[in-house]
Amino acid sequence: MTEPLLRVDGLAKSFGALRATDDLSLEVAEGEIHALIGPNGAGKTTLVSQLSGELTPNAGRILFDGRDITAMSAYERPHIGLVRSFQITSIFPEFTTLENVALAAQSRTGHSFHFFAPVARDRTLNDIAMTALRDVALDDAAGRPAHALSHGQQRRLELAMALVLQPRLLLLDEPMAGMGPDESAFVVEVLSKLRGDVTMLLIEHDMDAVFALADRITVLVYGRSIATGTPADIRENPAVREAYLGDEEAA
Ligand SMILES: Nc1ncnc2c1ncn2[C@@H]1O[C@H](COP(=O)(O)OP(=O)(O)OP(=O)(O)O)[C@@H](O)[C@H]1O
Repeated sequence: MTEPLLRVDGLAKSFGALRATDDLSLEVAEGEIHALIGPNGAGKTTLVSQLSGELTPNAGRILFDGRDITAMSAYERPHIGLVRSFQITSIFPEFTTLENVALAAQSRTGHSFHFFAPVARDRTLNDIAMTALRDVALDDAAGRPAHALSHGQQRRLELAMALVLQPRLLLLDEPMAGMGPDESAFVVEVLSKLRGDVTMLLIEHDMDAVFALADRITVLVYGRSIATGTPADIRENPAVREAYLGDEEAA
């Protein structure tokens, strides 16, 4: 059997008496879109923060491509291909869309970070940045300042900024949050086109998006995984329906 790209083994994280991650094990195979769903407070973001290295687990292991990275710093993880997207604060509002992506690409290629003007003139960086902008269908807005983009466009810009880091596993924390149905459907389309090229772990409350995108779904409740399976398996799973989906449908 091939080793999964990500293996989480017996992970635990408590905040005081609260077990936000409770003996959690999970595998993400190379190439798949794996969604993480569960009620509010189930521990989805807490898990992703441990994967990105922003939180340190109390117990358990995180293996990435077979390597134990549990103790690796958050700074190092993007360099091995573990990238978290959607940190809106990382955008420079006065810079153009293209410059923002080129700066993100610069951090990967190790170019010097002295002045911004040369970034815009650097063909390699620009080419890399334009490719990513095309991937998120934002190439038309390349020359516009980031602050002039709509909320949905800014979220796609962040996705482009994550893509230029050439993630092997992209951690997506609610990429559709705050979007209307049209923009949300558009992001589903953008992410679908990346399927196979980028492995994704996706947290999302928009169930239409989850069921359209996910190859497999893991359901968290009180920090524990209660089920993992294909969308069809999850839809039919009685424990899941009771804990989560049933509530949604009733709402
Ligand atoms: N830094 C923290 N300190 C104390 N408690 C925390 C902290 N971060 C999260 N929690 C608690 O841990 C539990 C899991 O939170 P988390 O944000 O991971 O859930 P979630 O599944 O992402 O929720 P949502 O769907 O609402 O975003 C919650 O009860 C939350 O209040």
